[in-house]
Amino acid sequence: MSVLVFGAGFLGQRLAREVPGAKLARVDITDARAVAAAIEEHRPAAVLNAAGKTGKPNVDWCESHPIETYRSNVTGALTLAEQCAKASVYLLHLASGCIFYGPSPSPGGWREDDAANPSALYSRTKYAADLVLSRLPNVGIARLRMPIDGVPGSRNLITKLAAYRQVVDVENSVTIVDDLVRVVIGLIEKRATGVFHVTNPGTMRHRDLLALYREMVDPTYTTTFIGEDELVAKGLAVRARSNCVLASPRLDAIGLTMRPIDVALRSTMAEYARRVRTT
Ligand SMILES: NC(=O)C1=CN([C@@H]2O[C@H](COP(=O)(O)OP(=O)(O)OC[C@H]3O[C@@H](n4cnc5c(N)ncnc54)[C@H](OP(=O)(O)O)[C@@H]3O)[C@@H](O)[C@H]2O)C=CC1
Ligand SMILES: Cc1cn([C@H]2C[C@H](O)[C@@H](COP(=O)(O)OP(=O)(O)O[C@H]3O[C@@H](C)C(=O)[C@@H](O)[C@H]3O)O2)c(=O)[nH]c1=O
Repeated sequence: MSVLVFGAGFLGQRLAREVPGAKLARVDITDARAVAAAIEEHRPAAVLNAAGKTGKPNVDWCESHPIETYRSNVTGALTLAEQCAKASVYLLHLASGCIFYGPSPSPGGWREDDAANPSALYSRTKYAADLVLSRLPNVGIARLRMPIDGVPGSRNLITKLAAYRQVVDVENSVTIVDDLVRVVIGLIEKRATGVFHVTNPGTMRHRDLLALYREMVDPTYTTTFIGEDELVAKGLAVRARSNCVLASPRLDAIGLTMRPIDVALRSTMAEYARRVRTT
């Protein structure tokens, strides 16, 4: 299965390494001609969109760079979809579950077909793309959240939280990157269309992750926990972050599974600890 991956960042590079038959296209996804040429050159069986503005060091950057953000996250995503449609190639688009804020309308978490209530600029652009892409044939959307990985790195929630001196005490659905890789392969193999919530079953509090970090990585680690509203009030962030629980009925329905979060988090933290010790 040949897969052309757009977006040479954290997830794009990882997926290009781990999805069988995948290659990275280093092309601006807002450039229709360049995208068409890359698809024509590689003639992939599927395209994976991992390109987008996520902000550095975090999504607060997007608040002060709205044009760059919507160009990549909306115009770019739609340009890629149009070129895939012209070439009759399946597209899997990486989206974010951080378009849902607060409690879900029905018990059990936000479902794939629930209307979202995005607040931050980044979230609004991700949802804008979803609204269109979810109505196109031959397009799948994988919504992930706060990726957690065994490899230390600046985009990994473990590395991020361990570095923050004050951490919000919140509960969320999150995505373990190893499970994401398996689900992405499954979605592409099935040419699955529509929206899928790609988060591990169960929820995680940041304090649970950090307790495991202290147990398995650094016994001297300590931090201060703060309330959700204090993140912006204390000047630690420009915009409130999404906190939410997701349900994945559409993923379950096509038989793609992810490990329960407590099991997956422990094994991921063990890998993280092993890598910290050996580097
Ligand atoms: N990491 C996360 O927390 C989550 C990520 N996602 C989504 O997954 C996708 C990948 O995220 P992740 O790998 O973490 O983010 P990164 O920022 O690490 O990677 C995104 C990559 O896309 C590139 N890019 C931006 N605009 C364009 C463009 N117009 N054409 C081509 N490439 C472009 C970026 O380059 P440059 O840096 O130069 O702009 C960067 O290399 C994004 O769409 C993101 O919204 C969803 C949920 C959670
Ligand atoms: C800045 C800061 C954040 N936090 C919390 C807020 C949040 O719950 C968590 C991560 O916040 P950050 O600002 O580091 O990362 P952020 O940019 O919000 O990460 C998001 O990126 C985009 C791409 C997504 O799609 C989301 O799923 C999510 O992963 O850490 C603290 O506890 N203390 C702090 O000082």
